[in-house]
Amino acid sequence: MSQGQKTAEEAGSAQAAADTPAEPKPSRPAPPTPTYEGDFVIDEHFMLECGRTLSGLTLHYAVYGRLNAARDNAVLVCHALSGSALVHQWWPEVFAPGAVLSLDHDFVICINLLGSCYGSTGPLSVNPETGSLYGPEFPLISIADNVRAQSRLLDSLGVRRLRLVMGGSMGGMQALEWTALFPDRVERAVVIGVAPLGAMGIALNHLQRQAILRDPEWVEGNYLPQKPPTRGLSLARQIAMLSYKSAPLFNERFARNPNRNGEDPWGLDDCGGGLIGGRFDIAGYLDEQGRRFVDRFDANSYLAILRTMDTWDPLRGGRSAHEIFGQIKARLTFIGISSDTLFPPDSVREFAETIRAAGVHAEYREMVSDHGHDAFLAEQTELLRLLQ
Ligand SMILES: CC(=O)SCCNC(=O)CCNC(=O)[C@H](O)C(C)(C)COP(=O)(O)OP(=O)(O)OC[C@H]1O[C@@H](n2cnc3c(N)ncnc32)[C@H](O)[C@@H]1OP(=O)(O)O
Ligand SMILES: N[C@@H](CCO)C(=O)O
Repeated sequence: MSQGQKTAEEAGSAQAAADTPAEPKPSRPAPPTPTYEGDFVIDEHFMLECGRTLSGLTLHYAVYGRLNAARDNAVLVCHALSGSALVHQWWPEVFAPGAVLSLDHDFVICINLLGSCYGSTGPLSVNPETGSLYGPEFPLISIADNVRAQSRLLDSLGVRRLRLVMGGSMGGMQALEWTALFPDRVERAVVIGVAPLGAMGIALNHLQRQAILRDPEWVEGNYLPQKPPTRGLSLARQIAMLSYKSAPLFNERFARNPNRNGEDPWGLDDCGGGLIGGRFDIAGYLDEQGRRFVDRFDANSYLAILRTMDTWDPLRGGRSAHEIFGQIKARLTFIGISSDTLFPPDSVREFAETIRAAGVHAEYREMVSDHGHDAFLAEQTELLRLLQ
C-alpha cells in the first residue's frame, strides 16, 4: 500500500464520519459593537513634533464596555496602518470568551490614527485655517504626536491609567510609545511584530510611494476626490502585500496555479498570448487585494501613514536607550512573528533586549506562523494563546 493510502477500516470510518451529520459548533457570541463611537476635538493649536501645528485636531474613536468606578479597567487597543477605530471588525477574537479582553470587566478604547481616512484628522480633512482640504500639505505626524493627542482624549474620558495598551505593527509602535511618554499611566503593554523599520521595509515603502507618485491621476496630491490615483494606490498595496505575507504561505495557497478565473498564464491557447499572457493565481490575488484597497483607502492618507511608519525610531537623535526607555514602568511583552519579513522576529527580539538592558521589564515571545507580518490579524486565536 502506498503511503497516504487508507486501509479499508480507515476509509470506512472516514466515510462513516462523512455520513454523520456534523456536530453543531458551539456558538460563539458575536463580537461586541461599540458602546460609543464619535469624535474628540482639540480646539487649540496642537503642536506637532515636526514644528507645525494642527488646529481643530480630531480623533475618531470607539469605546466598548464601561469605565468602572475605580477607573482601573481601561485598555487601549492601537490599530495598524490601514485599520480603523472599530476593533471588533479587525480584531474580533480579542473579545472571545477567555481571550485577553472581557467586556464584563474591561473598558476598551481604540483611536483612529492621525493621517488616516477613517475619521481622524488627515489629508481628507479641511484645514480650518485655509478652508481647503489638507491634501498633500498634510504635515508629518509622528507616533509620539498620535500618543500625545490620544492622552488628551483619555483625559476627557476620565481615564488616568491604562491596565493594558496593546497593538500590532504600527499599533505596537503606539503601545510602546505610550509606556515611554507616559510611564505613570500604563501598567502593561503588548507590542506585536514591530521594531524600527529596517532598510528593506523602508525600501518597500519607497516603492509604494513611487507607485502612487507616478500615477498620472495623483497630480501632486491635488487629485479630485472623484478621480483618485487608483492605479498607483492599488500597486502600492500589492507591493505591501509581499511584505505582509510569506513565501511559504504564497506557495501553499497559490503554488504555480493559473488564476482561479480560468486565465492561462502560459497562453498556449493563442500562440503565447502576446508578451504578457494570462495571470497566475498569485497575480490574480494581488490584483484583487489592490482592488479592495482602493475601495477603502485614500492615497494621500496612505502616504501620510507610510511616512509616520518610516520615521518612527525612538532611538534616533543619538540619545541612549537608557535615556529613552529607562523611565518605563510598565511590564512589556514583545511578540515576534516567525515568518515576518517586514519586522523580522530577530529585530523584534533585539529591540526587546535593548529595552530590557535599559532596566525595563521586557519579555520576548515568538508566534510561530506561516502568515508573515499579517499573522497578528490572520491568526488571532494563536496570537492570543501566547498572551494567556
Ligand atoms: C476599516 C477596515 O476595514 S480595517 C479592517 C480589516 N482590515 C485590516 O485589518 C487590514 C486589511 N486586511 C488584511 O490585511 C487581511 O485581509 C487579513 C490579514 C485581515 C486577512 O488575511 P487573509 O485571511 O490571509 O486573507 P487575504 O487578505 O490574503 O485575502 C484572501 C482573499 O483573497 C481572495 N483571493 C485569493 N486569490 C484570488 C484571486 N486569484 N482572485 C481573486 N481573489 C482571490 C480569496 O478568495 C479571499 O477572499 P475572501 O476575503 O473573500 O475570503
Ligand atoms: N495589513 C495590515 C497590517 C500592516 O501592518 C494593514 O493593512 O493594516
